[in-house]
Amino acid sequence: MTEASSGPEAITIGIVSISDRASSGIYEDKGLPALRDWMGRALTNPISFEARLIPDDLSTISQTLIELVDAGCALVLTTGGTGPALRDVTPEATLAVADKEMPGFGEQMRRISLEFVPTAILSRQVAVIRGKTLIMNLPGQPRAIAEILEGLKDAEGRPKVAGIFAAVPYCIDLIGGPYLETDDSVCKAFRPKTAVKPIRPPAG
Ligand SMILES: Nc1ncnc2c1ncn2[C@@H]1O[C@H](COP(=O)(O)OP(=O)(O)OP(=O)(O)O)[C@@H](O)[C@H]1O
Ligand SMILES: Nc1nc2c(c(=O)[nH]1)N[C@H]1C(S)=C(S)[C@@H](COP(=O)(O)O)O[C@H]1N2
Repeated sequence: MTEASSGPEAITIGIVSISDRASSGIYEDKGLPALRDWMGRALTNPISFEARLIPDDLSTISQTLIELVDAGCALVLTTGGTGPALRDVTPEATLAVADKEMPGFGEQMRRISLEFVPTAILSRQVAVIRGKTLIMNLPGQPRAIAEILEGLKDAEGRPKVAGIFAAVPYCIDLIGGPYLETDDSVCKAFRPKTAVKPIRPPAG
């Protein structure tokens, strides 16, 4: 079978919910379902998820991120632990495993979130590259996940503030990862014209 008829390539995505209370069963985790749901709607690639629910512990977080990169995840998304509280150490644990920092993502995340809540200024999310994997922190508030990834749309559904996910596929191209394809009605990926591959029909 040629590549042109095989549809988008299969990818592995790591999703990590970092919460003392959700990981100890005090409340139900809503982070992993929100990440799974949004990625499943936004991407047309077949996805297998590597999911982890862990407490706000620095070495556990760093170890989990390394494990997911080593498992071949093209993208790892975390939720939780980005605020100023003593137990919030997700950014530090992420920077500890970074080859490169990608500050534009954190800047745009806070810009988007400020359209929703003034406390967005308290959020310290970072994005980094480790090997061929992009790792990004999102806040713990489950509804913040779609807000940040997708951005803000006007009443007619036109983008008002660009979500950060629009830049993710091209970033992953540049680090040698798989070619991510999006459903434009959820999130239109931006790539320079020279980097766009022809649309391939789904397999089957
Ligand atoms: N995994 C989760 N599932 C459901 N709700 C969550 C989750 N993580 C956070 N939240 C909600 O978002 C709020 C802010 O998240 P934050 O990461 O700051 O949690 P926290 O207050 O540090 O506590 P914890 O780490 O125990 O979740 C929480 O108070 C909770 O209402
Ligand atoms: N889009 C969006 N961003 C948001 C929020 C939100 O509700 N929506 N909550 C904020 C709040 S209240 C905090 S304290 C910070 C840090 O959240 P975390 O500690 O749960 O990661 O994220 C902020 N970012």
